[in-house]
Amino acid sequence: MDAYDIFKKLTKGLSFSKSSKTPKKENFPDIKKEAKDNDVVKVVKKKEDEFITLLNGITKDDQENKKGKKRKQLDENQLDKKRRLLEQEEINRYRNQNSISVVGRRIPNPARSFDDFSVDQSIIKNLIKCGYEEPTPIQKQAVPIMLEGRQLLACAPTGSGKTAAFLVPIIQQLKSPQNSGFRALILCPTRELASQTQRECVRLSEGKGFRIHILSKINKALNQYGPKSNQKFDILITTPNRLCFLLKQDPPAIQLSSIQWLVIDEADKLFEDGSRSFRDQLDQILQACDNKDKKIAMFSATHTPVVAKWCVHNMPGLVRVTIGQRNAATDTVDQKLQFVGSEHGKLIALRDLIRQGISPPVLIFVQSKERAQQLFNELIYDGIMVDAIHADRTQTQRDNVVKCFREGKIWVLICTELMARGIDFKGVNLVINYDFPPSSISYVHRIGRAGRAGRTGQAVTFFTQEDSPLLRSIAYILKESGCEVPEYLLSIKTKSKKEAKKIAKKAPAREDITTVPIYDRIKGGKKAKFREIAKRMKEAKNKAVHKKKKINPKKNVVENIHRKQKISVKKSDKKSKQKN
Ligand SMILES: Nc1ncnc2c1ncn2[C@@H]1O[C@H](COP(=O)(O)OP(=O)(O)OP(=O)(O)O)[C@@H](O)[C@H]1O
Repeated sequence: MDAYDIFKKLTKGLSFSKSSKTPKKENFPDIKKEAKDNDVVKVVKKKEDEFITLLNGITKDDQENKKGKKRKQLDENQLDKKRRLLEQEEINRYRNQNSISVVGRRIPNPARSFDDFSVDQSIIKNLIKCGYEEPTPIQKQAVPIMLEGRQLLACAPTGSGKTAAFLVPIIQQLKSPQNSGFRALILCPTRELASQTQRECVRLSEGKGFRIHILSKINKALNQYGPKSNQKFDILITTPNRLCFLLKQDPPAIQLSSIQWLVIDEADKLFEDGSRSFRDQLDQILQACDNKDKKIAMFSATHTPVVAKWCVHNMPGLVRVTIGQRNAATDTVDQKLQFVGSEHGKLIALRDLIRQGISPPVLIFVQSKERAQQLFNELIYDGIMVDAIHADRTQTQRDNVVKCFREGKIWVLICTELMARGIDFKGVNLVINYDFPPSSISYVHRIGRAGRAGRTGQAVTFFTQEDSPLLRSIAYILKESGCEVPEYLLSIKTKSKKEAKKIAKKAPAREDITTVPIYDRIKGGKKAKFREIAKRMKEAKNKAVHKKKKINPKKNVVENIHRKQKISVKKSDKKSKQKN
């Protein structure tokens, strides 16, 4: 059937006016010849396999050809879809194998080796020179994401190589040195961590010639980075405090308008509430980084909802990456909780542990700088190569202690929360929590100083009755890491969030760490000493009575007076009964 026949069929029974001539067969074009592949065809199905072509006159044969092509294309599309699904499945499987979970749109695939990183060969050479054989899970996923210029919130266990995960893409993207001021800013909570990150940055960018600065001497910094300086800097690594000091000068003593990448390491620490909070400084820094195209990346081993909420609201196109379980302790550390009875029991337990044999280097965490000094004064006479690091020591002293510990000149380092985050001492075998950590997050970071980069380690945490409010949450961390925990620790009544926050903010009052008898510790003559001892005994007695009767000395004065009166009435009753 050709086009003329079709026309005849369609116009059957119709009469045409005079002006309109009945078309003749020869007037119809030879559509078999003229039909092109891409002609528009409207098809009406007549029988099972017979079609009538209405426009541009395409024959059934052509139609079948087209149908074949279409089917082929459909098949190809389906194959393509299947292929993509399989690829995605494979990527998901690979992510699962590496405990990588991701949230976000169009997330770049994880790299499988350093060669998969789209970075310069010189960077890969530097990674290999550092002794790294393959990327760690966080590096596999975070590097491709940052290389695509996506903003990132990353959470990965302690010692899992987060530093290189953010340094590699930054080094790649800055390409070469420029004289336009700092283009990347890395914020760390402590100066020790900033120096460590600077060292890693220097190692990984070897051959690039970047000017990597750390804010150390503030007076020097005031003149070095101002608007009149030559702006020959590339990467700045610092604590927020020092940077804000420069920003507060009039005019600001540092320019951050060229910043392309802002990395916040230990993000949850910098977002913490409280007197030592960095939140205000962070806001000030973010304001100074006024380049519209700047990207932000946040890294930490622990995750808090405050950070996540901030990221969702302030970082468009955000990708979230978590390695393993959130807020879990690294599984390479064998953890133990040890009941020591009393403050004095801690010292006995520590000496016992040392007597049984420990393999240095060892870190001991205490809750305050005073206690760090007290414990140091005790251990120094035990013939141990020991030192202490805390905020009361000068910067030079702190740098020296860290250097000596790294070089193996100090075997046991007593420290405060200052060293809990980020510090990477190679081969720390044992972490002792002499004082119970103020929160489960602090616990995860403290014990994470051991068992880094796939090595194994141990952590022992002493506890007394006073530490019971946080015991359960930490016992659960141990359980989840597969460590043995006595059942009774898991069944302790939980504290409310409010109470837990209160504990985290204010460490419990503890007896001094000392074996010196109280009499010898008090300065002054005999009388002064006895007076002081009597005072302390009275205080201790009062404390015991308050505990027994659950009297809160500050809360309700009137109620307390009534209770005290009741107690004294009972006492006088007893006395009179005894007399009778
Ligand atoms: N791909 C790798 N292969 C082997 N070791 C690595 C690799 N990447 C980093 N490391 C090493 O792992 C150790 C821990 O790295 P890093 O300090 O970056 O950990 P982190 O995840 O930042 O830990 P934290 O949460 O405690 O700050 C370092 O000694 C580092 O040199």
